[in-house]
Amino acid sequence: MSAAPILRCAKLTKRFGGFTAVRDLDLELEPGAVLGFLGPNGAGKSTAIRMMLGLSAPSAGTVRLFGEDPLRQRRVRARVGYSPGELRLDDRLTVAATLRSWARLRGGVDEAFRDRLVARLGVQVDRHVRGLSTGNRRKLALVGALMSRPELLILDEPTNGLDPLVQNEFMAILEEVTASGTSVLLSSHVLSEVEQIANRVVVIRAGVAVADGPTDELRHGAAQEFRVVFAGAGPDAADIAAFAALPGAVSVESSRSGGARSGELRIRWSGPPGPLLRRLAGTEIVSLTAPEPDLETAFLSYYRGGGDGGAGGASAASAGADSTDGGAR
Ligand SMILES: Nc1ncnc2c1ncn2[C@@H]1O[C@H](COP(=O)(O)OP(=O)(O)OP(=O)(O)O)[C@@H](O)[C@H]1O
Repeated sequence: MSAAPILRCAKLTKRFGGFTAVRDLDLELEPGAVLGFLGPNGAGKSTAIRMMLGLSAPSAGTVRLFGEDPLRQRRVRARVGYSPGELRLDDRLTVAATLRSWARLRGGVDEAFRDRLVARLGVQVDRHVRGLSTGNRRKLALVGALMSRPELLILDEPTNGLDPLVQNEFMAILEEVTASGTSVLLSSHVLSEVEQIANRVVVIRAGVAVADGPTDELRHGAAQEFRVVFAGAGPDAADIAAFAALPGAVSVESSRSGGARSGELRIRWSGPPGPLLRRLAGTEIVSLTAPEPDLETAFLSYYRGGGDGGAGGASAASAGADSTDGGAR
């Protein structure tokens, strides 16, 4: 390890009554890194993020933000730009007044930079917060998180509610700020955007980290799909069973089982493909393709199988009830 991590969680745990929303989470963010924080609805991402910021007290475990405990040393939060998943804005203010009040909390911001962000994201500063659509509230929160050029950005579902053009513009801005050295923790359901920007990914399911590693490694370490088109009548039931029995075969889809065209097999495979290629060497095939696995394919297996982490707990809509969360800053 080189420089000390700017964010470190060790055995971080949050219980709500008898329900454990986050359990023994270990996570590190190195300076300049972009960490994707992925997980299905109710997995515990927002709960973990609020503890990282000192907005909610852990039931067990520790958080160190820039080496400090953010619950005790509240001033470290000023080094973080945060866009919460659930926005709480003061409806009485205009957009411009909201930005001014956040800037004051920061002790001032570079107004030219703020105005560029406002223009690029299409924020209408003269509007009242009260009448803003979900997407426009989100854009305001993103300007708030970015405008002070923080060392660390913590973004909880930042593109939620944004139209595709604004999403693209926001991702372009994010790429620019990360290129200039800003560290990011990006919680998102949108795997393609995580894939575009994150060099490392943590997947959390039911409050527990189920994967943690460099994005490329996780993508390539996961099962990939081979599509084989056979000459002639194609494989019969016995052939299909033989492919399914190969070590490495995760699943086999054919026209019989559905999911593949006649004469084609779709074989989901984990690990080196040698056994599959040796088995195919004895057959007449027309084509063999293996699409580059994307994060979506890679992580579906982590998402599946364990429910949404909410079993026995309150609904995600109640998130935030215990926190001192004050909204975007
Ligand atoms: N204040 C609370 N009281 C009780 N349960 C809570 C509270 N906050 C969160 N939970 C529960 O903890 C679990 C994790 O919620 P959290 O909002 O952290 O998930 P998430 O991964 O951010 O989900 P999403 O992607 O849907 O926003 C959920 O089951 C949620 O209902």
